[in-house]
Amino acid sequence: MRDVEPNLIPVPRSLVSGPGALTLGADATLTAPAGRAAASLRALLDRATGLPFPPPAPGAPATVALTLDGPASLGREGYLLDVTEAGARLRAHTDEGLFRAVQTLRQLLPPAIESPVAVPGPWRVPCVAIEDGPRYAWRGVMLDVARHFFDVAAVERFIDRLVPYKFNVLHLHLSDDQGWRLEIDGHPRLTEHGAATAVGGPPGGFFTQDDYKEIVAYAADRYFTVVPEIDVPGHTQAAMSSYPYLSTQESPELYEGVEVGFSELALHRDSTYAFLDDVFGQVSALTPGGFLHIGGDEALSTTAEDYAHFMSRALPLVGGHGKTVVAWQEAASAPSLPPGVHLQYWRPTGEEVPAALVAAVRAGVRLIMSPADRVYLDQKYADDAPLGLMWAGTVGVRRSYEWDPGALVPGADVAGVEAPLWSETLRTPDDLDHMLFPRLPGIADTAWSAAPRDWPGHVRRLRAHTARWDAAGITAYHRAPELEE
Ligand SMILES: CC1=[NH+][C@H]2[C@@H](O1)O[C@H](CO)[C@@H](O)[C@@H]2O
Repeated sequence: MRDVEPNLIPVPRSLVSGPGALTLGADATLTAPAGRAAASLRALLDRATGLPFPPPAPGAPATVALTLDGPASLGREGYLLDVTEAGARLRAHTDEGLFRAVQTLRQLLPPAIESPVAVPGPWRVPCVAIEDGPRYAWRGVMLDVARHFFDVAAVERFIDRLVPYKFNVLHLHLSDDQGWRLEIDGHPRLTEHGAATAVGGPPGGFFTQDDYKEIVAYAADRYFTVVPEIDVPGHTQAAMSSYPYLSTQESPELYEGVEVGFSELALHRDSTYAFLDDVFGQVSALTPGGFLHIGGDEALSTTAEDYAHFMSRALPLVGGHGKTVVAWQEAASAPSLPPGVHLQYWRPTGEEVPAALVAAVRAGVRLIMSPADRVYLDQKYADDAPLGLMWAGTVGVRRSYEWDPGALVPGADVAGVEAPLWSETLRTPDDLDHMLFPRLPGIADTAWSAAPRDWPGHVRRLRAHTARWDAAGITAYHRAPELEE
């Protein structure tokens, strides 16, 4: 029987609230297997409570115990979490499962647990019995660092926003018409020239390869897979302006506008594919995750046969570097798709699913669901909202929560959900926070929880989470009308 739940987002698969609470005081002890879950929990407790949490005396039970003796049936990310007045037990079959359990314990603790400095308690944890695990394995957010550049610190702060909500994929949109954002050995002009500007003009910016390694390591410590995107054959003006041999334009200039679909690589030249092979090789070598995203969207200046030709030559290059292809849904029209390919569905839910995509789904291609009118976090909250685009209509809090990723494409093998945050109108980390909150938690819930959509319950939980955002210093969130009591 589901008792009054303590406002967890995502909603766990099964939760029973018991009477009473556990209070963590100066005498509280902690035992956990060395790993990322323990590091995450210790960092959280040290930072906000300042309590020592020593190991228990030999033979004595710990106040908080993390163990890896959970049944294999929990899978990679599932966990059991039991809190009684005597202590908290977090059990999983993997350290990643313990890491997800830690995020749930985090939300059971008072909002002050999000404080960046030690504050007084009491550190009360309501008694619960939870069994949990994700509906989808791919729970992602995309950050567009091409239209406007966001540095390592901003990307790490972005990851910090996602961790409490159990996301596990960070898709970095690294190249577009307005900028190339990752240095590539042997092609210095991609960043010396191609990173010089942005939408509306400078500053531009780019990641050195060491910067990118720092982001990947930070993400991995939090059980995120980084999926880098090099968007081709369209969205390539910055690359072509850097190296005109990649273009059929006379003298391709840097671009600072927000139009799409006008650029196209010279896709009948061997030198283009040699370039791509080198780029894909370096990006793959820098990326421990198994995926490389090659874009493929909005090749509006490319004929269908040229697009097919391009994909027939470009797609195999990715597999040649040991990565599985991710691409926007248009790549469904490629003559053949490599094994394991994931296509990212992004068109608005009202549109007819293209025949090529239906055929790809029938052939077993996996889908990542990113319908623009549901989870494009760059879309305005409302007509009069200061930030965002509105080509897919406005995306309010309820619209981004109340949809079913499994119901949009009949028969699809859905890998999961991903919320793209395009940055044409976004320039600062606070701008990113504003577009993320309060929509992000609902998307996390749709990606993790198989429970039926429960809008009244979600609103109640969201309202309780504003105190967590305030404590964490997320002050720029949109004061949506739904958040008013
Ligand atoms: C996959 C895709 N291609 C386009 C489209 O989404 O809309 C975005 C803005 O919402 C835009 O930035 C992007 O270049």
